[in-house]
Amino acid sequence: MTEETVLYRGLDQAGDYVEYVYVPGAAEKVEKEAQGPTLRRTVLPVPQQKPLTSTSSSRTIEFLQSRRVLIINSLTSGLNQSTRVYERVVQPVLAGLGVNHEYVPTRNAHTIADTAAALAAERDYLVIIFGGDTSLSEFVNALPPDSGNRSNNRSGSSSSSSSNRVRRGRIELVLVPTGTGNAISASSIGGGKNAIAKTLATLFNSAVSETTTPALQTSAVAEAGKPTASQNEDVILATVTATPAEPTFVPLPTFRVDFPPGSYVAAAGTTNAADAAAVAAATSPHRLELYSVVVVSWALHAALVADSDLPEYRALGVARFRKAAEINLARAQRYAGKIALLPLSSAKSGQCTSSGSIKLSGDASTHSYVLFTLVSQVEQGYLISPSTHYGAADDDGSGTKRPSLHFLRIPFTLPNNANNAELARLVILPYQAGAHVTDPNVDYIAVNPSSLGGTGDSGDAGHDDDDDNNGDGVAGVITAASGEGPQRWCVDGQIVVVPDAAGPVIVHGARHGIATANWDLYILV
Ligand SMILES: Nc1ncnc2c1ncn2[C@@H]1O[C@H](COP(=O)(O)OP(=O)(O)OP(=O)(O)O)[C@@H](O)[C@H]1O
Repeated sequence: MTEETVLYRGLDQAGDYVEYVYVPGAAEKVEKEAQGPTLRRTVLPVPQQKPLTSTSSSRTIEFLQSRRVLIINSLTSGLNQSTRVYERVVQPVLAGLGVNHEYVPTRNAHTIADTAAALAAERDYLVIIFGGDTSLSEFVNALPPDSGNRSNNRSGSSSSSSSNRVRRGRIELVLVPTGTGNAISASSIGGGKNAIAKTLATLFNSAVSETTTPALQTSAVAEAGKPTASQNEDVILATVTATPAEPTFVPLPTFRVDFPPGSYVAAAGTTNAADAAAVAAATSPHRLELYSVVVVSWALHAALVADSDLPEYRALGVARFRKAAEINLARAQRYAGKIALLPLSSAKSGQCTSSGSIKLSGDASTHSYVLFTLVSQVEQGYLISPSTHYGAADDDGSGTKRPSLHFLRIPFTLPNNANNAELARLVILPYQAGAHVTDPNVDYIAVNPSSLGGTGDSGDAGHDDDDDNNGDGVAGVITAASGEGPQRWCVDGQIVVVPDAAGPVIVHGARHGIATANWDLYILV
């Protein structure tokens, strides 16, 4: 059952002590029904004994007003519920709090990238994206690498500043999970039907303690003029427990992947080589560099993502992945090439080949499933990397863990694999609490280069130093065998086509908080 969620409790623009409650709509229970969530605003009695001051209860408003708030609505993501959530919930809350924002609904597949590319680093932004992980990835990859805007120094910028240093832009990102897989949401807050409301409640920063008494949550309190003595106690308790703290933004985890010259991003729903991008890329001498926020894959996973994006399957929601699986598992999943994973300093000599690369199971030159990821779940319940902790609180509660990069592989040479039966069994195991990682035929390896140890900090001051943006060490080098034809790769849901015999794909280790040279990125978890 989906529950009502208090998004905000405190003073609003009118000076009233209010409560904004997210009321789930039928669309969240019956997927295609044209109803969505709504908002309830209730004026609460202000406790006489402990009057609210603007400083104690308007930090959320101050936080929102001090940034340029940009909302991007990725209209075709998931089941198209984002507009209803924006119009019925977010827009009214922001209006009630007196917070200005710009609203950008996507007009086409380039709107997100165009919007990101137009940002200038001279301001701090809060960017709220209604969409899935691909939308976030497109935004990150399109940020301008150099705004040309220079300043002497700036608090919170990289430690080694010089008088001519480019001012770093700061962007706090909120991904409201209205996509299909919603990997980051599933991996950080657990996904589920309440994930949208949970994300917004964290943003608006009024998570109410479990100890708040039910009396406060009824409209009876709101309707009553002067509260009774016992109601007053409830209100005071709620006021204390609802006192806002800053939302938790952690440095955005990313990792870079370099594709050889000639590689190109295929237009959504097509992977054929006869488009303009293919022609332009084929003549470009440059490598294609992308930043990933979730997953980079080759072989079966990339094929599933590419095929599931065909227009006839998108309407199926998460079921489109099952459909694509049926198609691909009906044919041999043999992908030939060399995979060199650079070992962690902690790798034992027995885990490495004579050339220093980590040993792979089965025939090391043919593969069915190859994937690098920063998240634990690529969709809710599909626990691809059980050792990954995305934004989870540290054991001692002092900070947040930084997800490390993990590599997953299933070799082509599997025992008992007639008609891909064993492969199909293995790729379903993540649904069983990540049981695949203990299977002897599955390689599951942490591959963050050891030079990139994080400091484990919790957000504001913490990001990897970016004085040398090429400082992220190489985690893996993958070279498809020549003569096998163009290869499809997946970067956070986008498909990259790598021409035959184009050269190696290079995967770098995880970075936290840095994507491009000028931007410090944080994400709400
Ligand atoms: N109006 C539009 N026309 C065409 N493409 C659009 C439009 N709006 C958004 N898109 C594109 O649709 C894609 C949506 O991907 P997104 O990841 O947000 O959703 P999803 O694929 O449903 O979710 P997930 O990645 O969580 O599985 C993005 O590539 C985005 O640029």
